[in-house]
Amino acid sequence: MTTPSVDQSDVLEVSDYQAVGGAPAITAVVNRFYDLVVADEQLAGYFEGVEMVRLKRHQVALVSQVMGGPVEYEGRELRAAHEGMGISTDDFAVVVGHLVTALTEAGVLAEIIGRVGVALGGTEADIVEVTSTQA
Ligand code: HEM
Repeated sequence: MTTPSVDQSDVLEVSDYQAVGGAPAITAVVNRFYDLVVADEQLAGYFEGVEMVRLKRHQVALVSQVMGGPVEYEGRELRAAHEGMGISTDDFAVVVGHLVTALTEAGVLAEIIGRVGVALGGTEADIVEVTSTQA
């Protein structure tokens, strides 16, 4: 009897975007993320007067793109979008923490959350303008 062999090149690669459930899943995560962000006293002030529908649309596109989805982020450069806000290293860490919470609550695998964290964590130098003195 012959054993069927699987050529590695035949194995379909599934992107993180597909693995988590695509656009509906990422939209739900981003909505939950901003609920957590605007409910946070440390962060709420930054978002006063911001058009949240457009912000969520851009964030969904950015997260989808870093997860390998067929989506292209077409918002502003992150440096320009956050310029002059005086965002601190601590604010940044708290925001990333809320994103991790939203992904965890949605049942996303830790390995995938880690990759998203690395990709978005890498934007810190473009977003942060103030180094927090206390941790
Ligand atoms: C992982 C870190 C972050 C990512 C990936 C991120 C991503 C984004 C994106 C994609 C936009 C939309 C830009 C556009 O509409 O053209 C945006 C806007 C914004 N972000 Fe962030 N952001 C991060 C951290 C933060 C932090 C730490 C704060 C404040 C504490 C913040 C506050 C804002 C505000 C207030 C806007 C709206 C700006 C406006 O519409 O004028 N972001 N961000």
